[in-house]
Amino acid sequence: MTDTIIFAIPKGRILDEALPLMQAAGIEPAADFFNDDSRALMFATNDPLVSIIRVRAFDVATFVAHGAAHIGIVGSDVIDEFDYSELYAPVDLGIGKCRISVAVPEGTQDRKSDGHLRVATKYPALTRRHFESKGVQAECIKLNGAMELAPLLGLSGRIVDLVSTGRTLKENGLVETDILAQVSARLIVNRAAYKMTDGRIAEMVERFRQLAMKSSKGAASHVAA
Ligand SMILES: Nc1ncnc2c1ncn2[C@@H]1O[C@H](COP(=O)(O)OP(=O)(O)OP(=O)(O)O)[C@@H](O)[C@H]1O
Ligand SMILES: O=P(O)(O)OC[C@H]1O[C@H](OP(=O)(O)OP(=O)(O)O)[C@H](O)[C@@H]1O
Repeated sequence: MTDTIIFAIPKGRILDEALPLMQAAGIEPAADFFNDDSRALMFATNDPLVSIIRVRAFDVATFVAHGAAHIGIVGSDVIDEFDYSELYAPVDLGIGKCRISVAVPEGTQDRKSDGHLRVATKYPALTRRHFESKGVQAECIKLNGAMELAPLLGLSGRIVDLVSTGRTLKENGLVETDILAQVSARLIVNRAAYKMTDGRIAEMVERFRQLAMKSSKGAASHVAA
């Protein structure tokens, strides 16, 4: 039986929305988690049997898929890109909402392709799958950020990237031509760990499920009002 549950959370923009959810689920990081001067990467919590690791978004999925962490929070964009069979994503947390889209320079959206495209992206697997489903071969150039620069500087004709408000595309002269998927953050669990922790992970998942249900009902009543 696994004693300490390792909970992986991403460093980036999901963190601010994830922390209140974790606190509502009864997981409070120790004070050094909030100390910007600290170089620690693993943190205790109010529960002596739960520790937190703070890693890059893509690495949350890798740690959990390999069982090095047992549970985590990550965007569905990352889950879809890796497609790890060991990952179980039982709860849509309703945070980190955006979409993953194709974008091209303004004015080129009607240009026909000759069946071969060059695409700059952080998501090569998702991108290849998307274009293959349309019978188009996509040559992917992997970037880790600032994808919007690629068409501007002639690195690629198009990009596949996350879009939320659309401001980044607009300010870099790009327009969205296709949506690959809607994205939100999910609770992810390692399938083997789920069974090995004496029901403690299942219980944790249930707490997050209840919170997600409550907040989606809240959002629905807000819209209805
Ligand atoms: N504009 C956005 N609006 C809402 N959610 C977003 C947006 N951009 C990214 N996300 C979500 O947040 C996750 C982490 O994105 P973020 O931009 O913080 O990471 P990053 O800085 O690109 O990651 P890293 O530096 O670890 O490579 C994404 O995987 C996605 O699920
Ligand atoms: O539609 P918007 O609201 O403008 O959001 C989209 C931007 O947000 C993300 O980048 P992020 O700010 O995380 O920086 P990154 O390029 O370093 O990933 C994404 O990669 C886009 O660039």
